[in-house]
Amino acid sequence: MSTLFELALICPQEQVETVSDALMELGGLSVTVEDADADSPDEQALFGEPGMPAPRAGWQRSIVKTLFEQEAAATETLTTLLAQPFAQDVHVQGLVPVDEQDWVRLTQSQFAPVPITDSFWIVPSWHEAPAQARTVMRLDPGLAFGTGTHPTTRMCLRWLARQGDLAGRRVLDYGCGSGILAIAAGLLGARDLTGVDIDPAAVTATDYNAQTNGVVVRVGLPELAVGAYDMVLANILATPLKLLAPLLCAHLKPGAPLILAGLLERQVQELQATYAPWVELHVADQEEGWVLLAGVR
Ligand SMILES: C[S@@+](CC[C@H](N)C(=O)[O-])C[C@H]1O[C@@H](n2cnc3c(N)ncnc32)[C@H](O)[C@@H]1O
Repeated sequence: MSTLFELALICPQEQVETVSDALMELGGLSVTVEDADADSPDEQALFGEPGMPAPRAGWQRSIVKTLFEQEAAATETLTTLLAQPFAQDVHVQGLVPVDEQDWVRLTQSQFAPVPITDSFWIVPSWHEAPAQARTVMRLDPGLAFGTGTHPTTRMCLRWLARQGDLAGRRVLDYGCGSGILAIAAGLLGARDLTGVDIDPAAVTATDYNAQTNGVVVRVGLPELAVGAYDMVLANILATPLKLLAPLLCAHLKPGAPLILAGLLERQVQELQATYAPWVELHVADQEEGWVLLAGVR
């Protein structure tokens, strides 16, 4: 088992991004940022919309932790970093050896199986599937959004699970991220699946995740979506969803459901009004301030 070295620095919010970038450029293997005031009266929450970065790069005072292969590399990096003008208010918290395996285990332990229903679970590859799971999606955290832990994704998955057998359905997942919604539709019986995204990393991730789950998804950039579908799911954000309204509705067969997620309670009326010429959207689910809208063409 090899040993890594973890350098922990206390850093003010304004410098977190610059310091993190510098640490990676100077040879760090990975950088994580934690709240230096976590579990204290000074703790502050950071919230970002799905698929978007948090509004700030760090907390009021952050602990920036960087892993190095060698202790000498860590001390050399530290000396160079502290000599930079932007690092004036950066303080060293510690430099400690960590077992590589412990570190991997710690990271993995943060991603446990996620229940969508009693029998439908999202399970990371390093976990056994729970005994009650009848439908299991194998999915590891990666570069693209969608591991089943965000309320918007969970609500879409629950909605899919409520539809029963999707055999014979042609499904479009618009803004597919990790491909989680298209793959779920496939595991629930649909056989003609298309996933599209503007982010090439999402296209790669969807392709990989679909293969891992033995599901065939046609995946690519948005122009890959052609014709009419029996079901269209789009978990994006309110603003792109408004712009996409005519396009998404044009992909619906008569009588086909449209499922929209990624919007907050206060955005519901605006979205309903935008889609009104094509689809009467109703609130199908809500979780932690996020709303799922559904309607039939
Ligand atoms: C919140 S993630 C949803 C991922 C996944 N479908 C889920 O439910 O977890 C939104 C995805 O939409 C993609 N996206 C954003 N704007 C888009 C657009 N105009 N057209 C297609 N995809 C878009 C983003 O790149 C991102 O992967």
